[in-house]
Amino acid sequence: MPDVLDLEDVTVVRGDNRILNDLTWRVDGDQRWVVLGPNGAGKTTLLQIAAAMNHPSSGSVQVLDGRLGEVDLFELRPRVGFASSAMARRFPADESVLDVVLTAAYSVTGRWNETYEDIDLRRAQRVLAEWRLDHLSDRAFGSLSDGEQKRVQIARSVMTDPELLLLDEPAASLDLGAREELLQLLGGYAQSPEAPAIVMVTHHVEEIPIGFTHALLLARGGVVTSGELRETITSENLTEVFGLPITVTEEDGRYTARAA
Ligand SMILES: Nc1ncnc2c1ncn2[C@@H]1O[C@H](COP(=O)(O)OP(=O)(O)OP(=O)(O)O)[C@@H](O)[C@H]1O
Repeated sequence: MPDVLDLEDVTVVRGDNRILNDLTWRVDGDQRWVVLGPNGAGKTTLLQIAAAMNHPSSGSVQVLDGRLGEVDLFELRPRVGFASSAMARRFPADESVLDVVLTAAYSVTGRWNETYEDIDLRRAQRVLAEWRLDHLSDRAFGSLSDGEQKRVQIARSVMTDPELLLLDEPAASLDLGAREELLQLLGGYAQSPEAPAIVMVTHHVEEIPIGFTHALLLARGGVVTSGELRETITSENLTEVFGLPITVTEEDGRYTARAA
């Protein structure tokens, strides 16, 4: 499988802040990555670079077949699915769930006077059904529960059949039931051979869905370690990343962690 993401010596400096520092990372088309690290480690910044929403201060970034700085961003961006709560705040609260998903076809976050094709509508209806949202398609986005809103964000991000899917903390703030429902859906999606490469940022190993294959552990803007999930999500590595003794356990592909 060819690379879908290739970052070499990427540094991001904002003001006096060196947010990412000489970061090198490759993602292949058949991999599903989790990016884990403490608050302020640079996870969101990394995801924004991968989404071509931000440029590095130095280093080279290849997203799909385009190098940032050379590629036409308006052609590249619809090929990359992206979901985050910051993006969800841009959806008008009174927009219908169907329209929130449909507008992904034009990479806009509010319906105006774009013309949608029948194929867009059918796709939106298909992804709403796949993410168990079809019964909510006429509801206003702002009236949904947190768990429902998170599923709409993901449905929207896969609406264009992206070749790379980037999810920033998709399970944050969910109750146990909503989290498990989302992880079940995400796990099913991640295990499907048709799914794109996925990169998911999270704070908690409990939120790693089954089917994810690799992990990148980030601290202070640098890679602490990265590789196959089982070899990377270990007590030793998480102890180093979070700076306190942590015990990790794994059962049937799901992880838990606590202070040792
Ligand atoms: N535009 C900016 N100017 C200055 N500093 C910034 C800017 N954007 C982010 N930062 C800083 O860079 C660091 C990394 O931010 P980022 O949001 O990428 O981290 P994160 O790992 O996603 O954090 P969290 O887990 O808390 O969401 C933080 O200390 C943040 O304050």
